[in-house]
Formats: sequence, C-alpha cells, structure tokens
Amino acid sequence: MSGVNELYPIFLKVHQLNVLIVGGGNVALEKLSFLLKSSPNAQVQLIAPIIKEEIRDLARKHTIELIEKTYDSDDIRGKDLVIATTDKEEVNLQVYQDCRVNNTLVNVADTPHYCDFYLGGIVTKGHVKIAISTNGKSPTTAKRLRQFFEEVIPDDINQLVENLNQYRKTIKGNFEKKVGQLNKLTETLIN
Ligand SMILES: C[C@@]1(CC(=O)O)c2cc3[nH]c(cc4nc(cc5[nH]c(cc(n2)[C@H]1CCC(=O)O)[C@@](C)(CC(=O)O)[C@@H]5CCC(=O)O)C(CC(=O)O)=C4CCC(=O)O)c(CCC(=O)O)c3CC(=O)O
Ligand SMILES: NC(=O)C1=CN([C@@H]2O[C@H](COP(=O)(O)OP(=O)(O)OC[C@H]3O[C@@H](n4cnc5c(N)ncnc54)[C@H](O)[C@@H]3O)[C@@H](O)[C@H]2O)C=CC1
Repeated sequence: MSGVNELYPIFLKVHQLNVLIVGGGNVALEKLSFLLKSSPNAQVQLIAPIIKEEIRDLARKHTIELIEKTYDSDDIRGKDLVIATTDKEEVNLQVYQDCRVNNTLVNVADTPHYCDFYLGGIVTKGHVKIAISTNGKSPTTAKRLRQFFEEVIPDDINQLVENLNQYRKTIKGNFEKKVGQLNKLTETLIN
C-alpha cells in the first residue's frame, strides 16, 4: 500500500438503506452504537443466534429488527450494506464472499482485507459532519482525532450553516454570482 489514503468518503442516507449486521456480541454492539450515534434512524437488521442485552436495549429505541438464528447466504438479499462481526472466521468469510458475488458493500469488522469500506471516526455538530480515517493504520488515532474535533469545533458552527442556508436562498442571479457572494461573505472564516 502506498503512503496516501486513497479511500473515497461518502455520506450515506442509512435511514433509507437496508443495513445488515451479522453477529450480536461485543463487536456488533460497538459498531451498532457508532452507527446509531451518527444515524439514529438507520434501518438495521441484526442476525445472530445469541444477542447481547445492550443490543436488545438499542433495538427497543431504534429501527432495528433482531433475528435470532445463524447466518444464511439468503440473508444478504435486499441489503445495501453489510457488517460482519461474528466470532467465527468461516462465517465472516462466507458473508464477505456472498456480498462480493452480489455487489453488496461489506465490512468484516476489524479485518481490513475483507472490507469494501471502513467505518471512521465521526464528529457531528448539527448539520456539520466530519468523517476521519487513518487508512486503517491506527483506529485509535481516528478515535482521538474525533474527540479532539468534538472539543475544538464550536457548537455555533451549525448556526453559521443555518444562516448561510437562509442567505443562499435569497441571492438572485446566476450561479457564478451566487458563488462569488457566498465566498466573499465567508472569507474571514479561513483568514
Ligand atoms: C480498518 C478498520 C476496519 C473497520 O472495522 O471498519 C479497523 C480495523 C481494526 N480496528 C482494530 C482495533 C480497534 N478499533 C478501535 C476503534 C475504532 N475502529 C474504527 C475503525 C476501523 N477499525 C477501520 C479503520 C478506520 C481508519 O481508517 O482509521 C473506528 C474509527 C470506527 C468504528 O469502529 O465504528 C473506531 C473508533 C471510533 C471512535 O471512537 O470514534 C480501537 C480503539 C478503541 O476501541 O478504543 C481498537 C483497539 C486499539 C487498536 O488495536 O488500535 C483492529 C485490531 C483488532 C485486533 O486486535 O484483533 C483492527 C484490525 C487491523 O488493524 O488490522
Ligand atoms: N471484543 C472485542 O473488543 C474484540 C474482538 N475481536 C474479535 O472479533 C470477534 C467477535 O468478537 P465479540 O463480538 O467480542 O464476540 P462475541 O462472542 O461477543 O460475539 C460473537 C457473536 O457472533 C454470533 N455468531 C456466532 N456464529 C454465528 C453465525 N453462524 N451466524 C450469525 N452470528 C453468529 C454469536 O451469536 C455472537 O452474537 C472475535 O473473533 C474476537 O476475537 C477482535 C478485537 C476486539
């Protein structure tokens, strides 16, 4: 792997996608908690023969369907995004292969070579969201950077975004003129 991070970040509308989590233990709880922290209305189905109590608690508060059974290849049907977290390597590998065959994006938790995408550290301030990746090199650094930015980014950044959104709607003229006015108004932010 080269020295640059070539991952392309996108911001998914997981409230209108079907997410599947396979496994219901500690790792599933960790991934699910971060998913819901960022996207409380994510549509999630979770499949595992044994499901932790803390996951059941989350399921009661969010849109999560729990299915108590072992994984079957048919389970990925209709799913957009899959995260495998079981303690059985052969099951995680099966999930990965099923998803590849089906062109479904898959993440085998903590197993970079079986991931189409990585989960990142995420900072949210109202409408502003920042996703952080270290290219899989140091998740702990991603976590620390997340905590750092949560501290230093002012909470009123959202007010600025709201105000500019209002102003943006009032500007008349062509696209170039609009861009010019918005750039001028926000110049001081970077100086
Ligand atoms: C590649 C990636 C794939 C993926 O899982 O998506 C991956 C891989 C691995 N993680 C491991 C361990 C840990 N992961 C964390 C924490 C997080 N890990 C997350 C993402 C990612 N982890 C993806 C890369 C992200 C990037 O590009 O930077 C975060 C950001 C997001 C999330 O998980 O939701 C979340 C912080 C969220 C937050 O706090 O904001 C901690 C720290 C802690 O818990 O305090 C530890 C223990 C310390 C350590 O080991 O470093 C191991 C070794 C497992 C083993 O030992 O067996 C591997 C495997 C390997 O590195 O080979
Ligand atoms: N606990 C942790 O923080 C870490 C765990 N790991 C590794 O990650 C893996 C998972 O760890 P935990 O979540 O702690 O394990 P866990 O034992 O808490 O959970 C495993 C889950 O997988 C489910 N499962 C087993 N077979 C299944 C099948 N055929 N279909 C569907 N679900 C199935 C179980 O029912 C259970 O819900 C382990 O291999 C562990 O070594 C790696 C790094 C850290």
